[in-house]
Amino acid sequence: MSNGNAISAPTLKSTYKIASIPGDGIGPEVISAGVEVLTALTKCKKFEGQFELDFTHLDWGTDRYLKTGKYTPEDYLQQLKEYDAILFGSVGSPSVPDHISLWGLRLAICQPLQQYANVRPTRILPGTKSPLANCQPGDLDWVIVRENSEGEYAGQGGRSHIGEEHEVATELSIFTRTGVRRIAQFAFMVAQGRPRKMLTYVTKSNAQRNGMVMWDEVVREVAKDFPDVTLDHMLVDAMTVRMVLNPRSLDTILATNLHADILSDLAAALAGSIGIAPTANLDPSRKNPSMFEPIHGSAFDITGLGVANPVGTLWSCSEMLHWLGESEAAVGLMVAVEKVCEAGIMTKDLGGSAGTKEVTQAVIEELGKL
Ligand SMILES: NC(=O)c1ccc[n+]([C@@H]2O[C@H](COP(=O)([O-])OP(=O)(O)OC[C@H]3O[C@@H](n4cnc5c(N)ncnc54)[C@H](O)[C@@H]3O)[C@@H](O)[C@H]2O)c1
Ligand SMILES: O=C(O)C[C@@H](O)C(=O)O
Ligand SMILES: [K+]
Ligand SMILES: [Mn+2]
Repeated sequence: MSNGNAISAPTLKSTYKIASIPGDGIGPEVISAGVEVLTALTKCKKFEGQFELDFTHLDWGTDRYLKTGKYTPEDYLQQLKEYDAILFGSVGSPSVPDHISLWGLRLAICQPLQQYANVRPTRILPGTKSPLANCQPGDLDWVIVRENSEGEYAGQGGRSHIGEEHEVATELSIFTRTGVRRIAQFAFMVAQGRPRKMLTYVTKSNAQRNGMVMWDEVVREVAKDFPDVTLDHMLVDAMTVRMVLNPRSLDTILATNLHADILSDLAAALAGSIGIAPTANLDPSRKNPSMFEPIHGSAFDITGLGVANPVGTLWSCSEMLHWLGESEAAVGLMVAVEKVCEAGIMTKDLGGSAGTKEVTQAVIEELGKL
């Protein structure tokens, strides 16, 4: 079997068009940090003149929904296809049910743009601490690959007899051979590109005896094309235990849409905070733009306080530069972020006392020193 869904190579450009969708809650706070830092990067001594980033701000979010009844304009997919990448904040507001907001914006972008690979790296940044005793930077260095198009997020199901005693509600998980094979191939390629070449795939094929059993079979079939990758399997409940008790034993992790959603929040917390972790929503074929966002949501409890950790967004910006093919700049951005963490300039969630703006300014200063 060939790798029919190989990852396409990037095309370098002098100017990349980026759609910025800050969205709701702390989204605008962290996305303005991201745009500021990326703009500073293109103007800093080390990277000046290499490439430009041309940002277009799109006001798609709950305010727009409350005014117009829609999170996006009618032609939003056509609009997005004009860009090289999308930088996203978060969607969700106390004034709209979460399933309306999530399906109205994030899923309305990821699913039709075929961003089937959700990639979530996590590691302990220098100067920060894991809540796990004796877990140092280097002991937890993972990439979670989340299936991003189907499974528990297929959107199939319904409710009948609403409000009646005999009301029935269904939520149908859909797993396709094509969907599992392409994400498995992607995950093996990610694992192959990392020094340890280890892949752990996660299912629940003891209790869920159809879709999850097909997952196990397809992953093992795909494994035959990647003999250099060491593969192992975990049931999702036991995986949470292994992540906590033996983080060093893991490297690249593949799981279904919902399982990986949960495991990746756990991973972020084990690495120190949900505020640091990035997400890349990739269309590996590059037929559509990919979307980059922090792993976290709108964080209503801290919105407007100026304390949101911008690191998850800055790391996502670095992942975006990698995807665009600007790897030197991507690495430079993470070097600057890590220097700032090492210097103890951190937000409260990481145990520091700096605000969003101070961290952002400190990263910009570090970029100037590269
Ligand atoms: N991709 C997305 O757009 C996305 C992701 C997750 C949740 N959501 C939505 O966000 C809303 C809130 O969801 P939730 O409360 O479950 O998750 P959340 O990630 O918004 O917040 C969980 C906790 O983490 C903290 N936190 C999150 N980001 C932080 C940061 N950058 N710095 C410091 N602390 C941070 C919050 O203050 C909160 O205490 C809901 O509407 C949900 O649907 C959207
Ligand atoms: O489950 C989702 O897709 C929403 C949010 O939790 C995320 O991880 O982006
Ligand atoms: K987000
Ligand atoms: Mn999530």
